[in-house]
Amino acid sequence: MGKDVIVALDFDSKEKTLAFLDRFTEEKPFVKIGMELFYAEGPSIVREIRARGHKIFLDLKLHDIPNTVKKAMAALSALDVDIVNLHAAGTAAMMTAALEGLTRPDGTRPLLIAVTQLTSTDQESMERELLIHVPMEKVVLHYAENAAAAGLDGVVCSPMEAGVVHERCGKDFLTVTPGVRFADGDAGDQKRVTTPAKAKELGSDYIVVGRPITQAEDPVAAYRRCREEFVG
Ligand SMILES: O=c1ccn([C@@H]2O[C@H](COP(=O)(O)O)[C@@H](O)[C@H]2O)c(=O)[nH]1
Repeated sequence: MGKDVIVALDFDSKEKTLAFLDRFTEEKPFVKIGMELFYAEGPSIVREIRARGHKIFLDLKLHDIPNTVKKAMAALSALDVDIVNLHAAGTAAMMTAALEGLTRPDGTRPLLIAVTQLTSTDQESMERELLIHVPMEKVVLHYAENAAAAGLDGVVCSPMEAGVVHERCGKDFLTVTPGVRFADGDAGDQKRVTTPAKAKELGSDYIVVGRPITQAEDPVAAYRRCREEFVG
């Protein structure tokens, strides 16, 4: 897998999602299916988008006791997706169980990555609401190291932490980074934000971009602008 832009398909119906994808006549974007679309449409939307030839990151962020996550991952392993994820805060035991559940009888599995600290969190909210009084970068690195030790393939973090995660966990340990906005864009609920160009400079492997593309007047042009800045 090389550097790429992953488009977050945060829509509430199959119709809106497919109408959005139909606008892309020349390229086949790597897409992310998150809770909104998956809960609205169920696994069939994953199959339908896969059948159209898209790579898929299934972003369901599992977080529960190890046995429950193992069983849920076993169900997800039946879907033909490229990446699935969970919260690193669920502990090493949960991540290990998730890997076991996700691995198919023939030994294959999608890549499994762990969310460190949501990009909608900053130092202030992490300390005030989560009572974590450690610098953000240190928290992200700690979660990344736990994920690497458990055998996961990478993490979700902000582009701001991508460089140090690679330094600590290796260049092949994936950094999948939401929290991306164009220089003239509105951050909205995102707190740890960079531009696509800055994410490239900081070493992100993948940027995840939703609203700057899905809500743009011309989504295809916005996608191309993102790719141009991030991939070149
Ligand atoms: O830490 C995280 C983890 C996941 N996300 C998801 O990425 C997209 C970002 O969408 P934007 O519209 O570009 O803000 C969204 O689906 C989130 O659920 C994240 O933002 N941060």
